[in-house]
Amino acid sequence: MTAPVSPETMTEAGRALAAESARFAGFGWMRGTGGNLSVVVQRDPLLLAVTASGLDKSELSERDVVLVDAAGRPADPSDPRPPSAEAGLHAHIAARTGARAVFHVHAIDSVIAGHRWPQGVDIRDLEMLKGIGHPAHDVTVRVPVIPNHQDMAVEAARFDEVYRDPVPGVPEVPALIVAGHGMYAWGDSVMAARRHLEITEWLLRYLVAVER
Ligand SMILES: CSC[C@@H](O)[C@@H](O)C(=O)COP(=O)(O)O
Ligand SMILES: [Zn+2]
Repeated sequence: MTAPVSPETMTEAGRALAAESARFAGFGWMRGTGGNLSVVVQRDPLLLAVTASGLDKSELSERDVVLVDAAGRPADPSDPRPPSAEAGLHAHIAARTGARAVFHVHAIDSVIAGHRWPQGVDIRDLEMLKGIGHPAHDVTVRVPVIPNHQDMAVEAARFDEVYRDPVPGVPEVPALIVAGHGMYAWGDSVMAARRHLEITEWLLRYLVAVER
């Protein structure tokens, strides 16, 4: 049986994710095997290239991605490697938001923020909010927090409870904190997901430093 996506497409996705992974590992956000990254390689039906499970995320190669379906299950019968244990939440976020890249890291400030504000992290009056598409002033932006769970179907349902679709004049918040675990961010390209991840982490880092 042939894979539903070409090897070239998977290699290109793997190269992009390995570069992002090395970058985030360099920030200390993907210690050891922590964190996982994905890109959408086909929209309908949904297929994603996601980092393989259990690898040291500081030294991935272009081969270290696995094809998964909309439920996060392996979608290439010729590939025996397990996809990320969190592939199901990646796929759900991509399906729900329309994102083309979804990134998950264990940045310590996201874990502290989730511990301190389990109902959601409210942020306002910071210039960096513009980097996630929101006004710098006079609007409170909430980064939602959900409890941690090992079952990604549970996490997907919890995501749906807190996610607010964009409406005219109010963009989505392209990030999520999983309490006691880490954070997700997404976007319509690898660059957008990276920007949303790095800017949200900066906002959380600022908040945990100044709000006690
Ligand atoms: C210290 S790794 C913890 C894992 O359970 C998980 O949270 C994680 O981010 C990495 O899992 P993986 O299956 O390698 O994608
Ligand atoms: Zn994790």
